[in-house]
This record gives sequence, structure tokens and C-alpha cells, in this order.
Amino acid sequence: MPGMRRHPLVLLDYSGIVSQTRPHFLPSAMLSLVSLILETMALSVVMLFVLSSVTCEENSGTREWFRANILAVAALLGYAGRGMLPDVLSIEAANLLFMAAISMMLAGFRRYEGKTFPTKLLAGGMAVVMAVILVFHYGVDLPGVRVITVSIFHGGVCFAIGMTVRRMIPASQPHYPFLFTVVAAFALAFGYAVRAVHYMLLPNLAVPLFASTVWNTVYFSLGTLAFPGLTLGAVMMTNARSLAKAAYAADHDHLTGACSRRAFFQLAEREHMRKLRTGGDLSVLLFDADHFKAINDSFGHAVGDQVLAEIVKCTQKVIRNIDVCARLGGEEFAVLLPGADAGTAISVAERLRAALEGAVLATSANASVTCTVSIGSATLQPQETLAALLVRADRALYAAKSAGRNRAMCAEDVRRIEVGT
Ligand SMILES: Nc1nc2c(ncn2[C@@H]2O[C@H](COP(=O)(O)OP(=O)(O)OP(=O)(O)O)[C@@H](O)[C@H]2O)c(=O)[nH]1
Repeated sequence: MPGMRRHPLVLLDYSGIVSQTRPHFLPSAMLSLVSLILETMALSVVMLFVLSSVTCEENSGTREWFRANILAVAALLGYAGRGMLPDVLSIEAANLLFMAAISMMLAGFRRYEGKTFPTKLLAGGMAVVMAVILVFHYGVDLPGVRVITVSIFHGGVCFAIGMTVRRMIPASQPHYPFLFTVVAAFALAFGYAVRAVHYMLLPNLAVPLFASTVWNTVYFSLGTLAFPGLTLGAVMMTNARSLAKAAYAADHDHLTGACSRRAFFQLAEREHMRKLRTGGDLSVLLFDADHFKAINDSFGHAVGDQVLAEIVKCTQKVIRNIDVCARLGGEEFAVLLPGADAGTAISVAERLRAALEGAVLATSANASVTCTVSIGSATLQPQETLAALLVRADRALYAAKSAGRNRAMCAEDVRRIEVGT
């Protein structure tokens, strides 16, 4: 084959030049480093299986990480074949594939972040590195210069990965997957930088590629960890995001973004227990859109949906951050008001009613769609259960509907009316 050096099993330096000939057996030192490369390949293949379990359109970045691992496997095959494959495959092609692989890894993290990939910058960088490799392989054979150039590229990309993931460390959900990836990326960047500086300081460092020196072992181990480490971080980040999405979906209403019924009852239970233990006030508002069926019938279900979403937006503007607005079902909503006494609760209810009465909640064929609400409020009595509190709020809501709608009524007043005082 043209370009292939015909030494079936040989020990080569970085440039691929024969430095020793071992016609039938690989020396054990060489074998240990080749096996390190083969183990990395095996790990990357395992990572491909792991990645395939999370790779899909919704999980941004996973496709790029999958491709990156395929490229890495191909590159590692090339590196492992040094001495058995033509130089153009084991040096040029392998380096090109590994640069593409690590760049693809960065592309995955950028996609995960929702950002585009700096294709031109990286393609330009790869072209420069390849030019250096060609010049310092076929022109002047300086393996050290090739190592320095490739290490600077890999280190730079790993640093960019670290910076990208560092920006994404979330405030609320578990940090661990992100910290793991940031540490892995920065450690790799540091390792590559040390390698580049090492070769700059010792330009005549001409140990054979697979010679089992301390530094070779350190640098090979670094390379061994690069892909599996970053891929593991990527998979953990994907799982963290999936869990966060699932938790959000369970706790929020899909249409309006309000708290879900399930989450509302959980929060209400917790607040109720706290108030029973520590004292203090707790109020709840139950409210329902008036004649909502007529909106659906006149403007269509889509406009009805828009109105429901706007009702929630409007409510969230009226209440405090610590209050919780939930959609209990259909056109029925609730607001939990921790620390609010009966007077505060009815004034919040009145503000909400007035805000919705004056708001255009949707437009349809140039018609403004408005919708009023009826509200029942109730405040926790000593030793009262949550269920009893909600029953009283519901009765107040029913009273507001019966009294003509578009009004807020307080359970305590309704009770007074019921007992005739
Ligand atoms: N667009 C839309 N409509 C919904 C949704 N959930 C429930 N509805 C509609 O809400 C309407 C509720 O109607 P009713 O229970 O008769 O209540 P209403 O028309 O608001 O009358 P009052 O409550 O007595 O003032 C029904 O037509 C349901 O189909 C939803 O998610 N989207």
C-alpha cells in the first residue's frame, strides 16, 4: 500500500519513524500503553450504549455526544494501529478524527446550553493544526511540535467545555453532574496544557509513542479518561435535566404553568402542618371563571385555553412570591396565602377580581375576550383540618356564584349569613 511502512509490528516514535524493530512480539511496555488505548476504545463503545439510552431530539446535545464517541473510537483505532497502519492513518487521520471528536463533544455541550456551535472557529483551528502536523511530519520531522500543537487544541476545547458547563450550573437542582463535568473538563485542559509546556521545555523529548515512561503513562491515562469522563458527565447532566423536567411536569399544569393540583395539595398540607405547630395565619382562595363554557362556545377551545393561561398570569401579578397559584382542574383555580389573615385574604381576592374584570385575556377575530371570576376565601380556624378549610372556601365560592358572579366572598361572612347573624 502506498505510504505504508512495511514493518508489521514495530516500535515507532511520535513521527512514525521506526526506532526499534520487533518482528513478532510487541514489547510488554508497549503492550501496556496500547492496551490502555484499547481499553479507552472499549469504554467509549460502552459509553455509546449508555448514550443510546438517552439520545433523542428532546435531549439536546446527546446526538453530538454520540457522534463524538464514534469519532473517538475511530481515532483511537488509528492511534492503536501506530506501526501497523500507514502513518497517514495512524498520525494524520487519527489526529484529525480525535480533534473532530473533542470538537463534537463541545458542540454537544453548546447544544445542551441552547447555543450554536462555533463551527468556523473550530474548523479553522483544526485546519491550522493539520497544516502544522503535515509540515512537521513530512517537511521537518519534529514530533514534539506536533504534540505541542495537538495538545494546545485539545486543551483549548476542553477549557471551552469547562467554561460552557460552568455557566450552566443550576441554582436549584442537584449540582453534582455539572460540577463533575466542569472538574473533568478543566482537569483535562490542565493536563493538555502541562503536556504542551512539557514538550516546549524539552523539545528533544523523543521517546517512542508507546514507551512506558512515567510521562507517557500519565499522558496516556489523561487521554484514556478524556472521553469516558466527559461522556459520563454529559449523561449525568442529561439525566439531571430529564429528572428536573419530569418533576416540573408533575408539579405544574401544562396549559397554564400554574402549580398542579397534586403539588398544591402537598404545599397546602405542609403549610397547614406548620401553622398548626407554630400558629400564624393561613388563608386560601378558590376561584372559578364565570360562564367559561360560553367563551369556548363563542370563540373556540383554543381561545378558551388562552384565557385560562392569562387568568394565571394575571393572578401571579396580583399575589406575592410566597403565595401559590394552582389550577385545580378545568376553569377552577386556587391560591394559597401563607401568613394572610381573613382581612388580607379578602382584599387579595378583591384585587384579583378587579384585575381580571378589567383585563383583555385574548383576542379573536378582532374581538376582545374578557372573563370575570367568582372567588371564595377562607382563613384557617384553630385546629381546623385542611379539608375543612377548603370546604369552607368552596362554599364561599358557591355563594359568590349564587350571588351573581364576578364577586369575592369570605367564608366567615357566608357563615354569618347562613346562621342569620
Ligand atoms: N378551553 C378549555 N376549556 C375547558 C378546559 N377545561 C374545562 N373547560 C371547559 O370549561 C367549561 C366549564 O363549564 P361550566 O362548568 O358549565 O362552567 P361555566 O360555563 O364557567 O359556568 P359557571 O362556572 O357556572 O359560571 C366547560 O365547557 C369545559 O369544557 C380547558 O382546559 N380548556
